[in-house]
Amino acid sequence: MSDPTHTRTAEAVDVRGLHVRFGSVHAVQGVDLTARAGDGTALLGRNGAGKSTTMRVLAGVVPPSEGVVSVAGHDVALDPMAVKRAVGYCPDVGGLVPRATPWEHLQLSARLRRMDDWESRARDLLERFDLGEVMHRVTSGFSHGMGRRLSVVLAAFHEPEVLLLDEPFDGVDPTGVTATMDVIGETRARGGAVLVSTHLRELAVEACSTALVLRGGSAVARLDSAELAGEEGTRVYRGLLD
Ligand SMILES: Nc1ncnc2c1ncn2[C@@H]1O[C@H](COP(=O)(O)OP(=O)(O)OP(=O)(O)O)[C@@H](O)[C@H]1O
Repeated sequence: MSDPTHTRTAEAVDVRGLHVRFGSVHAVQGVDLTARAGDGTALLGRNGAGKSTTMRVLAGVVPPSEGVVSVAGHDVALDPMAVKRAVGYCPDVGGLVPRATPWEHLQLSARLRRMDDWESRARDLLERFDLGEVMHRVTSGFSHGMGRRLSVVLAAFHEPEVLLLDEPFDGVDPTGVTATMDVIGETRARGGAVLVSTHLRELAVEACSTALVLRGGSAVARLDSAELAGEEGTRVYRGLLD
């Protein structure tokens, strides 16, 4: 029998007319967004523009108030658990268990997803993100950047169809930025779709081919991310925000 929550779409991410309301706050106001296998899409915009809320909907964490959202072929409103299984999500804040070590986080993730032969990938990712020496230290003592790096590792660990990275570069050192760029490139190369929300426009341009600019909960532009590079890009971007 076919799965009624599995929608027929060629897109890895397909968002039509998304609205999210928190009481009187209208955080997302009619956003449309599509991303295909191998795409890298940056979500840009000022504080409060609706980037993290959109990411939370795509991760199956916040339900849409209105609109149809399909992620990896699953409708987020009908089957948020299937969406959670299909995506790798690095939230903008939180998500780590303070009393658990990086190794325990990865162990739990592997068990929940019934992954075989996960240990060598776990070790490799931890080394690449410069977390090898602290893999058995509880995360409560981690710096902000260390926590960010581990959150990216956890999101990418199971090689998800859709990788959602919310502020992955925030406070992260150059080693972490390079490792994150590599993970984004590898995910796209194997046919995963990547969405990155960030305030660091130059890194967004490097990681993604497309940029969606949000303002006040609405998408004001979808453009080739190269158009946002350099001084001319700064001018274009400011023009979209003002
Ligand atoms: N749980 C919530 N309850 C009430 N309002 C919320 C909630 N989450 C988000 N909002 C509001 O929704 C709007 C969009 O917030 P969101 O976090 O999506 O913005 P953002 O673009 O990610 O901002 P930033 O760049 O600061 O992270 C803001 O006005 C915010 O205060």
